[in-house]
Amino acid sequence: MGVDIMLNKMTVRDIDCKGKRVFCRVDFNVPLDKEGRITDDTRIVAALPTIKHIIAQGGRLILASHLGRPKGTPKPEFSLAPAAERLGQLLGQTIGMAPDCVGAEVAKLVADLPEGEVLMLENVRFHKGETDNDAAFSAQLAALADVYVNDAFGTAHRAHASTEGVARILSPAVAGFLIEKELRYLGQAIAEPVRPLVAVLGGAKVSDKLPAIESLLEKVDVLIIGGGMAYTFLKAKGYDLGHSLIEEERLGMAAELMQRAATKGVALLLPEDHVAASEFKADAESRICGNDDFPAGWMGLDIGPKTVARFSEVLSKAGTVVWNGPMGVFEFDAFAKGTFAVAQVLADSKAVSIIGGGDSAAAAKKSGLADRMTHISTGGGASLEFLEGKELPGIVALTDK
Ligand SMILES: Nc1ncnc2c1ncn2[C@@H]1O[C@H](COP(=O)(O)OP(=O)(O)O)[C@@H](O)[C@H]1O
Ligand SMILES: O=C(OP(=O)(O)O)[C@H](O)COP(=O)(O)O
Repeated sequence: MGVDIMLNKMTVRDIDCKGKRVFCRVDFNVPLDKEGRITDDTRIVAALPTIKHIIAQGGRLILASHLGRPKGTPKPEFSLAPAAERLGQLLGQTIGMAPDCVGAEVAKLVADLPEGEVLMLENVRFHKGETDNDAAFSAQLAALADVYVNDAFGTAHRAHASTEGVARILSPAVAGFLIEKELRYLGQAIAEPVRPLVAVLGGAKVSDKLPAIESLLEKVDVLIIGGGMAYTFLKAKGYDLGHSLIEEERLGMAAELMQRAATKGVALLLPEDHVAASEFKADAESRICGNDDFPAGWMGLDIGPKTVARFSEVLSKAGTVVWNGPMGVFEFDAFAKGTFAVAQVLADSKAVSIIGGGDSAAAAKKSGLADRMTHISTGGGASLEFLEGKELPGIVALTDK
């Protein structure tokens, strides 16, 4: 899928929202701390242009999102109430918070929703039908509204009920401004990238993002793997990395990918050293170690100084860098150095820098260098799949012009 697809899709500019019930899927999957406070509101801020546009037109705005992976049952820690509250602060108006996303009580709240007002539905993933893209659940969501707007770029790679199913029922189904902007930036960056093109992968969604590597190897000159993603590769090379994040069932795939990179002549860089910790805690005992002397039972929570130096050297020579997934558990200050070091090299270089992912965006912001990047995408998996050339179901399902 290329950026051209957007030329054929209707956008929020093409519809009149006045008096209409507008179902707008956003990605408010924001990071929260243990007390349930939002630690980074980038994704909420990014949806504001579309939200403000619908409100200004006098639309009756129904916002839907997921948060985390509650696996089909209501869990209070995954409530969207904090996101609704933050949105209210940003807009300077009260946002209604529904107790659920479907059902009679929600239908009543929608029926009573005045023009220019906003109702936030509760987490769509509190229902299994969401991730199953269940037809009956999609129909229940669709029954709430007249038109559909998708501005959830971060979730556009998921064919779920609120991203794909509803778009197949409500007409028109249009794209919001964020989706439009993301595709424009990402499309430009990869159409004819300034080379060398370097991809940096990290983070924790290993099995989700590992398959992307196969097609990335067709496009990039260098692939750097750090963060939680690296340990499955290092284990596949035979190293013992204690209790680090390792996806045992993906070891074969990791080995194959390393083989493929070698055959294609793509340099694949893995960490040479680590900041290992005795446990997964902000103030855990920690130690720098190599791949060969990893302390038994410990876990790697950041890349070490030698790795930072090696990655920095390669990155400083890049023409374009696509970065997805932090280099360590940057939420803990003791394990944030690797991630911040990579952000610093990108900030200091002339390379086109594209950062993707909710946590990666949060890390870039925390580093204080976010405004020195070319583009920070609100989607990690979504931007990767787009860069791979895959179709994003949440966009494909929208109405053609
Ligand atoms: N070595 C590691 N071990 C465990 N978790 C890690 C490690 N490195 C990074 N992470 C975690 O990865 C998470 C982000 O992963 P992911 O969701 O894939 O990124 P993004 O949201 O940017 O797409 C962060 O919460 C971070 O703490
Ligand atoms: O945070 C997200 O993706 P990302 O971590 O790849 O950026 C999106 O909200 C999608 O969430 P999901 O990967 O649980 O479907």
